[in-house]
Amino acid sequence: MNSHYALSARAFAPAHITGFFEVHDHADPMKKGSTGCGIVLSAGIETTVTMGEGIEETVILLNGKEVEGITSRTVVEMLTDRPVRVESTTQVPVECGLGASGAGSLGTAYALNRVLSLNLTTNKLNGIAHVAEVRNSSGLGDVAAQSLGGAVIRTSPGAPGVGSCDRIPSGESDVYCVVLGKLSTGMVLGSREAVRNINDAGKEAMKRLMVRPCMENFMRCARDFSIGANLATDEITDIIEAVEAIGGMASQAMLGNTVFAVGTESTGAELKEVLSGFGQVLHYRINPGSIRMI
Ligand SMILES: Nc1ncnc2c1ncn2[C@@H]1O[C@H](COP(=O)(O)OP(=O)(O)OP(=O)(O)O)[C@@H](O)[C@H]1O
Ligand SMILES: CC(C)(CO)[C@@H](O)C(=O)[O-]
Repeated sequence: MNSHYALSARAFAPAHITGFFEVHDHADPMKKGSTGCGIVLSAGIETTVTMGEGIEETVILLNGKEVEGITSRTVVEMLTDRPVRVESTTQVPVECGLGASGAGSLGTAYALNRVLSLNLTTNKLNGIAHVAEVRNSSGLGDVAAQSLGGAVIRTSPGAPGVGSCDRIPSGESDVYCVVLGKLSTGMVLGSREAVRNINDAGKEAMKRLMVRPCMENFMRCARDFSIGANLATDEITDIIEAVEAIGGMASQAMLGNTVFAVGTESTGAELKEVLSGFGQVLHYRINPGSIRMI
């Protein structure tokens, strides 16, 4: 490419909330991942990749600020040795259990594929995003769910096309979130004790979900997982209990300091009101769709 012009492409990738999960280690990052269940959201991350004139080194920007962006950077390094500018704009909070790093890495892979005319298939691009997440401990199963959409049960671990998934028929239900603070996925996954607790509770949650795989049981399994794995703080437990007091169901977004609740048309307003007592309420929907070029 000559350097008198810039080429750019943009992709949207949806956010994802894991309700419960189990870590499956493997030397091959395509086979490493998690099993579990979560919901893909209507909101997500838009990522623009630009290359050409004036871009002499790779830079990653998150909402206009230069960041290390190690997961997105790994995607770039896996696809090209040319310098690129990667700009992600988030419609969801980062480091809060909404899978922002997975969405950013998917957007980077798809936009780079377009800019460089790589002609890679979706399995290949999703695999690259998954490997970047696994290598940087920023996610294990988000990419598998984000590449599918809906309420995704990850029945066996690994990259899309390697692991396997099923779905709970969910419709486009309302999802409400209250963010209490940040939590680094890498920090939690780096603790052996935390992973042991997660895996014990995650295995049990999966067994229970598969007996009756519906949204109501998913929320119950997620709630019990967050408490059983010792991840829910007192503040999170208080919010879950407040939602349960009005007949609703809430749990913790993994791995974040965030509570999420799934509502119906009849319960939505009440749910929102209860949650607003604990912080700003973010409103999304379950998204049956996936990644798209924009
Ligand atoms: N789209 C993005 N572009 C660049 N950097 C990102 C992007 N999304 C997240 N990051 C960075 O990735 C790092 C890891 O984020 P982390 O995995 O903890 O959070 P998350 O992906 O938002 O949520 P989750 O807990 O669901 O994985 C953070 O330093 C964050 O700033
Ligand atoms: C590890 C994780 C909870 C981080 O969001 C997610 O990637 C998952 O469910 O594997």
